[in-house]
Amino acid sequence: DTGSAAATPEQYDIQYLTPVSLGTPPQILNLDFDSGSSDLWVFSSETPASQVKGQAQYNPSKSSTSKEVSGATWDISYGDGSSSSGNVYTDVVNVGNATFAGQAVETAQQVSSSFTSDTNNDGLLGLAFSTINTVQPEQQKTFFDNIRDDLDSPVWTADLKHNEPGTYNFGFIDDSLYTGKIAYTDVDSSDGFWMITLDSYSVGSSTSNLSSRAFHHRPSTFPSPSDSASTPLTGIADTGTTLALLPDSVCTEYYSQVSSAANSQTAGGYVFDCDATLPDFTYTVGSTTITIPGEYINYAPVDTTGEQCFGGIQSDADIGFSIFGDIALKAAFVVFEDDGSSPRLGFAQK
Ligand SMILES: O=C(NNC1=NCCC1)c1ccc(Br)cc1
Repeated sequence: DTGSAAATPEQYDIQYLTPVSLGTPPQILNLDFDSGSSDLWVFSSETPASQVKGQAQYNPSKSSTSKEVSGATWDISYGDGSSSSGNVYTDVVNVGNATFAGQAVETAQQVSSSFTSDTNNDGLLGLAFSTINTVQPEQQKTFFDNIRDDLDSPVWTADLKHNEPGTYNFGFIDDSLYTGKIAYTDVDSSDGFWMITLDSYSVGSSTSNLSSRAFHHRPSTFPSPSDSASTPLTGIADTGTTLALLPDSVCTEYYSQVSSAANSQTAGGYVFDCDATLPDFTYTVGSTTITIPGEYINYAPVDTTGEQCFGGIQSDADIGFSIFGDIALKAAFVVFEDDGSSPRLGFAQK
């Protein structure tokens, strides 16, 4: 079995939506595929009309293959403060022809205001590890965990793009989607996330770091550079988070290269003149180097005047690890591999 479906960005690539078929006859909903969570939940016939604003709704009573999971409930909160909760059914779920008959479909009885106002988002499809699925009393499996053994290969891949549709594939690696080689790194899934350590990062052209200049005679008064060219970054690969949330030290280093940049309390992070030229941000996984073009890091205007723009790199607010969200992932072809025992992440240029 394999599947392939388009990942279409909303404005400013704030999120990517992918069509999913639920039930019999098929009910098509556009879901946010989220490698940072593990619940498949949908706007439904059980969502109060006051909380629905244009979203498609899954109606289990209109599906001949739906079954209620007796006594099961779910309740989830996301890193951006949004939340939702409700009941649970199983039904057939099809993503680009990859199909599982008994997938847990979590119907929303409550969604927070940011989901209500997100009119094109009909729900989320979690692709983190099933250990953090929120269904009680019996935890449910993610779509990937369910279909993994039926897939030609135990992988799904993300080819997210800036301001144009990309692709989520299940069960195969499409060699036409990347260049060079895929470098793999082991995943620590103990927190339920795709957590990895990037070998190094660099801001702008590498000459920006003291260590890369011919400072053979660096006066002893010069700070011994953090030498980001070999400083690792630990974090989670999260397709459901828009920005790249990195350590304060990295944010300071990056925005020190942008003369108009400031860390604004009112805007909630680093902002700069919208006409600023931003440096690239590069990270390496083994022998593969991924470069996020500076343009991708000019995320969006702060307001309608279009004078100040919000940065795509922001602080991880000392949560203890970074969040490699869409800003970081859309520069790469990413392989999420899990044979059920030793998960790995692969990165390739494209
Ligand atoms: O919620 C998280 N990722 N997904 C989504 N964000 C917004 C809607 C979906 C998330 C996961 C882990 C950490 Br640590 C921080 C945030």
